[in-house]
Amino acid sequence: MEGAVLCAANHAPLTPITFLDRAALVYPDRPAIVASSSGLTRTWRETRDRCLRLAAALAALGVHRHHVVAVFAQNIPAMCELHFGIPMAGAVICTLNSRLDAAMASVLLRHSEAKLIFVDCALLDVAHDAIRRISQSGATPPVLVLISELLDDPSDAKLPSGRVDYEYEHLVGNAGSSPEFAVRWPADENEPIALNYTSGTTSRPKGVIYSHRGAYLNSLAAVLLNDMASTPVYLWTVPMFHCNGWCMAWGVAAQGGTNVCVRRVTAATIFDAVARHGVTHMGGAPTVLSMIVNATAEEQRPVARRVTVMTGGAPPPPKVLHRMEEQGFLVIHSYGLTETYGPATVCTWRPEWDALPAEERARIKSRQGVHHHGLEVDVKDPATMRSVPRDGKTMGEVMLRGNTVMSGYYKDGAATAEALAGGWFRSGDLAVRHEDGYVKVLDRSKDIIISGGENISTIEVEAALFSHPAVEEAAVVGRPDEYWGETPCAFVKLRPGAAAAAKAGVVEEELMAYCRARLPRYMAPRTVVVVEEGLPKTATGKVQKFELRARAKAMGTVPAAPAAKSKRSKL
Ligand SMILES: Nc1ncnc2c1ncn2[C@@H]1O[C@H](COP(=O)(O)OP(=O)(O)OP(=O)(O)O)[C@@H](O)[C@H]1O
Repeated sequence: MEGAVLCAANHAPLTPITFLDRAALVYPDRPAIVASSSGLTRTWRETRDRCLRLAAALAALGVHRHHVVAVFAQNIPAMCELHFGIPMAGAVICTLNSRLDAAMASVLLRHSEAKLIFVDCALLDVAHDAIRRISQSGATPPVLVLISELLDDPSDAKLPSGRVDYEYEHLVGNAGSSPEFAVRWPADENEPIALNYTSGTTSRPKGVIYSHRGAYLNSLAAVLLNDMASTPVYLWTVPMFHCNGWCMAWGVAAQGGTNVCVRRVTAATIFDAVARHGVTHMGGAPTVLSMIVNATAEEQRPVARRVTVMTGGAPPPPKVLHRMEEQGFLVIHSYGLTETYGPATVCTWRPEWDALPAEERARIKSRQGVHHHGLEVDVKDPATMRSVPRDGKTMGEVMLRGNTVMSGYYKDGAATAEALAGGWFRSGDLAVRHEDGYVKVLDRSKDIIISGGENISTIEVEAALFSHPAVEEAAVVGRPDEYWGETPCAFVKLRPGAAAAAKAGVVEEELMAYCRARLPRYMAPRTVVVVEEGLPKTATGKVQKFELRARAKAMGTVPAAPAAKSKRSKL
């Protein structure tokens, strides 16, 4: 339009680094970071100073714009600082899953070509092993910076035995590094800020590139989704390595909040931190919610004010949502992927649902919902790219497009082109759309069971199992079946009391009968396996269904049952 100009006065690249400057200006003396176990506290003024010194130290070590700098750490205070310090040096932060073994860590470090790695003292042995593997392969290993944060249990502490190039506190406190460092702002908001590897639930982890712009937009969206007013107290129960803590590693600064860091996520540490630090918000996969609802009387502490908990990463069973509400927590349900900077949709609550019975409210909340600001969601037939009707029945693939979809997979143009083909990002999740426009995910396309031509949503079978009072964990996969092709096979962990009372053979039959009474007959598991040790999970709390599928397959084919044959015909 005539008269409109684009210049420095009205346009600057969007970047979440700006949140830090503002927090330090508005809330200089408020706590920015608290280590729950040791009580160590740093204000926003100190945090900004330390991040500037860190950026100066990285620049002095030869880190340039767009170099990848890896971080291998649990949710410790340094993690919060590194989310600002690394991008302030113009570099790209790559947070590695803290549960990686040395073999996978070395693969990802080589793939990312990280110049430098910050290592939590609790993970030093794994990092050393990974670096040894990189050296043996002939590649140049990254420079290692040790973070000697206090451990929850000081007896875990040991002196570093292998090579350590620098100490974190030395870099941050070095007289040579300066809080006057000139931040290397991105010249273009589409420059990379982070490289995040996917959880590796279905395949090898893929390296997802985030831009400054996308990170800025999704951090603010996450603040809105979490219903965060200014100065929230955020408990770190989402791993910060997972999508930069669903973008809250930057988002908390946007509201001048306090980051409460805990190394271990258990019911006891959660209740303790909530009581001691006045936590207002936290997040977590449904496994974290299960920890809370299954907490013993000794682990629980009174919750003085209502805590808002964002859940996502895996489908939350309605029963667990219902129990969280009974315990006084407010749960917000969000869905997303590493490729969408974490949260992409939210089950936005409508006031008219408040009056519904509690179980109905939980069922509504277990839906993945609608897109948040920044992108668009649809459920489409992947072959025709047509939207499915809003009938709650027709299944399609969840697809997303907009400003908070990844820039691409690092060094994998073919996979990027495939994922973004047709102008939409294909999630690989199957869903229906309800009349009100809300999306309900039924399964990952790799997990859905096809039994006698019928699609069975494992999520729905799991929800039925979770509603049984004896069940603590449940996961359903397909098991080869002589007649139906495959039938649902449930792996369950029983609650401690129920496990002690359960009789082998009887409890399995009871659970099958329970599901048959609540689900269409073909959806009820034909095999139930009680596992004592719990289900295998990724570090982000997702059940590793590929492992359970292998176990189900190893159990052999379910023989044809004449009764089943007569009850329904094969399509
Ligand atoms: N609220 C939710 N309800 C149901 N499923 C969810 C929800 N949030 C996330 N998910 C699942 O998590 C997936 C995204 O997970 P993430 O990006 O962490 O890596 P991954 O897909 O588990 O690993 P990989 O891509 O390496 O197999 C989604 O595609 C979806 O299947």
